[in-house]
Amino acid sequence: MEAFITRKKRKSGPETNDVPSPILATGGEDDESTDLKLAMLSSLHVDFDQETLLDLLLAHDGSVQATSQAIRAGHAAKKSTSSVTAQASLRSFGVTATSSEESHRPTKKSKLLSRKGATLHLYDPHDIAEHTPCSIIHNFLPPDEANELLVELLEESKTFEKITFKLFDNVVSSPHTSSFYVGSLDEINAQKYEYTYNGSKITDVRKITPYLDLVKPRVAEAVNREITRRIDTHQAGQRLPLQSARPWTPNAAFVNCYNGPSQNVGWHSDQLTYLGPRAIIGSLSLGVAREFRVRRVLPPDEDEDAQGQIAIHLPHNSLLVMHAEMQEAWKHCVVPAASIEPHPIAGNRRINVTYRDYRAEFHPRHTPRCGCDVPCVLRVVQRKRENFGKYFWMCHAGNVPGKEGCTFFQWAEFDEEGRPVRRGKMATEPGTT
Ligand SMILES: O=C(O)CCC(=O)C(=O)O
Ligand SMILES: [Fe+2]
Repeated sequence: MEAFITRKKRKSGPETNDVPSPILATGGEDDESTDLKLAMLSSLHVDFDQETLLDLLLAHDGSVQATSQAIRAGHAAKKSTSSVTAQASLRSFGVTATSSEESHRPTKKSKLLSRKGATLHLYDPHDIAEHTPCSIIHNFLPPDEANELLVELLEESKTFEKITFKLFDNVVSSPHTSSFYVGSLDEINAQKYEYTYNGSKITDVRKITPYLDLVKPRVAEAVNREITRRIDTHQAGQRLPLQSARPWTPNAAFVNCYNGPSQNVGWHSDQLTYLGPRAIIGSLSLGVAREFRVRRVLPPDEDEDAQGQIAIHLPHNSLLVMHAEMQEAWKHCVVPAASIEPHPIAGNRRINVTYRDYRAEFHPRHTPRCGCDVPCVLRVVQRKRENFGKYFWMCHAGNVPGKEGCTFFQWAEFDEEGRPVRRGKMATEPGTT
């Protein structure tokens, strides 16, 4: 129980960012993580909200199996999940911003708007930029273009599949469906045969669709504008340490489909392995509006109130930019909804496109390979005060159902542009680390 609550133990390496499911998020080897246990329970019991699942998990001494059995046996009552409600801008309440993002966690001086156990709902772009590591552009595309992209992706989503992954010793499915799009046949082959996600190869990689391709430069332009603005307003005119000066250039798109109110994605940070440190992501929402939540990652003993969640309302045709301070220091999720408002084109479905910049320097041939001869995953220490925020490479081969990983671990080093510094043997020299 103690170990569960304080999240102390883990199998190898420091504690780190976790993951619910998708290939685009970090792997599930952090077997002592409460978030992973919650993600797993969420996947198995989509009607239960996270708060209820956490209560139940605590009541069952941190055992996923016992919690799940109790739910199945009908011993647990579910609480209602939150739904979207209208809200005026926080500015009308005279609330001021938290301090700038010079560090990974709130300083003592920061004015904390969210409280442990409570959720602050934000709708206004100005509030979102002030109080989260994101910015949002509403009505991003010309309406017809947004609708055409939505229609195209709804058709695509008919053949999307749930991702099956391993958590602890169980094989579970993500509670939504998705697919992955890149620009050319060569890139499709590279993704299928050279890149590794959660320890294995992926098979469903598709050629970018006409509308995804049409929208891509618009997203690139808007995201680069938002990055410049963010640097001015939140970073005192400076890039963050390790943030690349190179323009953000999307060359891959993950498309998620949430069919109905209960489909969701659990708490996670997006995988940095191929994007590098300080990754920036452009996330376009289409169809049904859903709630996206963010919360800070805190080392143990941090002010409990800083653990509150912030909900960002994502309406049709909105572009959310997850900025450079996000993936290392915050987690995000899409919560199940109590109810949704059907969309005239999409019905109960929400389509989400995350445009990503896969950096050539992070191709698996340039990054460390573990004792299993598999390119490593890049992660960040998130649950230990010691080494908090440090990057490391580790084995993720054990995430594959039926496979054991190795104990490979190596601190990651980067140059000032966030490019990996080559030390020892890399992936082109298999089996020699
Ligand atoms: O659906 C969303 O808005 C977010 C999806 C997400 O977090 C992801 O694809 O990594
Ligand atoms: Fe994500």
